[in-house]
Amino acid sequence: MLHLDRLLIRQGDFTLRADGTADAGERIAVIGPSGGGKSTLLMAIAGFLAPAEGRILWQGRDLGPLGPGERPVSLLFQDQNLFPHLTLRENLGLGISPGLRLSAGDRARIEEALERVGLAGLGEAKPGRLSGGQQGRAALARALLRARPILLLDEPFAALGPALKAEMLALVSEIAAETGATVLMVTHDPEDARRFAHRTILVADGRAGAPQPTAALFADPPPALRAYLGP
Ligand SMILES: Nc1ncnc2c1ncn2[C@@H]1O[C@H](COP(=O)(O)OP(=O)(O)OP(=O)(O)O)[C@@H](O)[C@H]1O
Repeated sequence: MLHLDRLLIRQGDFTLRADGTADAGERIAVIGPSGGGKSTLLMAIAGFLAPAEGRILWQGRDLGPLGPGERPVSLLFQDQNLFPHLTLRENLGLGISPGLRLSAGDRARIEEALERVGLAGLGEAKPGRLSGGQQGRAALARALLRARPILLLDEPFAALGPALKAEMLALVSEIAAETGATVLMVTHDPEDARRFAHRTILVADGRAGAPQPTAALFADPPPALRAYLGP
């Protein structure tokens, strides 16, 4: 279980309070107005921002003392964080070993992951040669290899068209089910939240509340969500 325990996170003048728990293996959407603090919340869980108060616990363990690389967390941004000068194989290899010291077994796992996301045969390609959808797949393959128990997605597919985005969300769901990962996904699209997550965290007015059932939240939105969704 991921437990946000009375968190207070500061970014300059901005403060965000967060409370709530996510079960192991659960998929949760994170939604709310621009500037509300969604990325801030993910950055704190990933260890790039130290909370001013409170704790972040995973399976009862306080993640506070752990740096970003030591946390049980993978973080995916919209730009997919692929290094343009490295091949896909090398980009994936970085998910296993930051110095690219890879065993034969590691190399085999990389090929399996490429195959799993439909990129078999593209191991030697540089990211610039790939379409947006293929870059998304490559980033997911790297997350799959890292196999961390918590996967944080910050609007990873916002630049993709609706059909491709739906396909990528389905792939994330499959990979999360295979690895048993707890997934928190920031999105601006209520449809993504409905499709992807049984529960949703609303981030607004300086608060990230506890996850609520997605269908019920959108059926009867609180004022902050109503204002965000518009008429
Ligand atoms: N490095 C920083 N220093 C100071 N303030 C920051 C910094 N980064 C973000 N902020 C502020 O923190 C607040 C929350 O930003 P954040 O990016 O978390 O929101 P968000 O909900 O992810 O927004 P969006 O949907 O537009 O991506 C904003 O008011 C922003 O101006």
